[in-house]
Amino acid sequence: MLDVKGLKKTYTGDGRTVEAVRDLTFTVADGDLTCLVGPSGCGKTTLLKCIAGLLPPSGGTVTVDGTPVTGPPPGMAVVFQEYGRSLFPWMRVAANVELPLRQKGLPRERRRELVAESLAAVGLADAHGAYPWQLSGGMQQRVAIARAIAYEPRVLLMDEPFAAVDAQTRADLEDLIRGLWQRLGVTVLFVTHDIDEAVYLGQRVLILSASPTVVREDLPIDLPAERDQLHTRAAPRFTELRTHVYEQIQAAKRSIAAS
Ligand SMILES: Nc1ncnc2c1ncn2[C@@H]1O[C@H](COP(=O)(O)OP(=O)(O)OP(=O)(O)O)[C@@H](O)[C@H]1O
Repeated sequence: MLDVKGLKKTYTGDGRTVEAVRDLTFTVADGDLTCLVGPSGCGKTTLLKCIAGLLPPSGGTVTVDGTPVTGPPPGMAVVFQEYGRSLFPWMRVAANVELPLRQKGLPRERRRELVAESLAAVGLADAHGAYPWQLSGGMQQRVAIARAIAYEPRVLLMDEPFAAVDAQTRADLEDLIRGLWQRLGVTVLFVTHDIDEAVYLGQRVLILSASPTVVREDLPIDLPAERDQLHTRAAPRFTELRTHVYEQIQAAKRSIAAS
């Protein structure tokens, strides 16, 4: 579904050149949930922006469902970390969720159905008439997720979507994403700083090197498909996997310190 080949991104300007992504190659199969982790500043956001067609790569290609990405691909939705900036404060919740459906040209009745279904799926059926600023941070992030799933994307990119919410809400949102993914069969690429979150959520974790970035390891997560916050996180295999990812990231950081 998602094919990244030899992707490079170098930022230039103001007399400064930053080689953010050196050579990234990986694929994500249709319906997979893949998490991406790496040291801070290793180019995770740069990579997602290139996949989402929001930033032109300096080299290499991104293909979504066989079509090369040259601008935002039609079947893709993105959820960013900063929910406060991703919702329009002057629009009620339902209008925020409906906006991309209008741009997609869907008829009014279908738009209404999708808005109602997606708000119910994130547990916010009663919030359609509220303004985003009347909701808590976790609820606003749920609205952003509802907007993404209402669009019925084939690919969902998430860039540290839970970084700004409290630990309890974060655990609820993680379970929400796994539940939606299992139900909707959407392909998910999920970027996170949080090693435990990556192992808990993913079927697979891609560990990136420090910038200039390459894939350091492609790790299958062989935990059972049914996961829950208490038992999965207490399982010995979970601890082994998180320790392994942690060691890889520490090694990636040491390799920058040594270079
Ligand atoms: N617009 C830009 N112009 C110049 N350099 C940039 C720009 N955006 C990012 N960079 C540089 O590219 C590198 C990768 O940044 P990026 O934000 O993609 O990393 P990240 O892994 O998402 O970071 P973090 O984990 O801290 O969120 C960094 O060195 C950053 O300074």
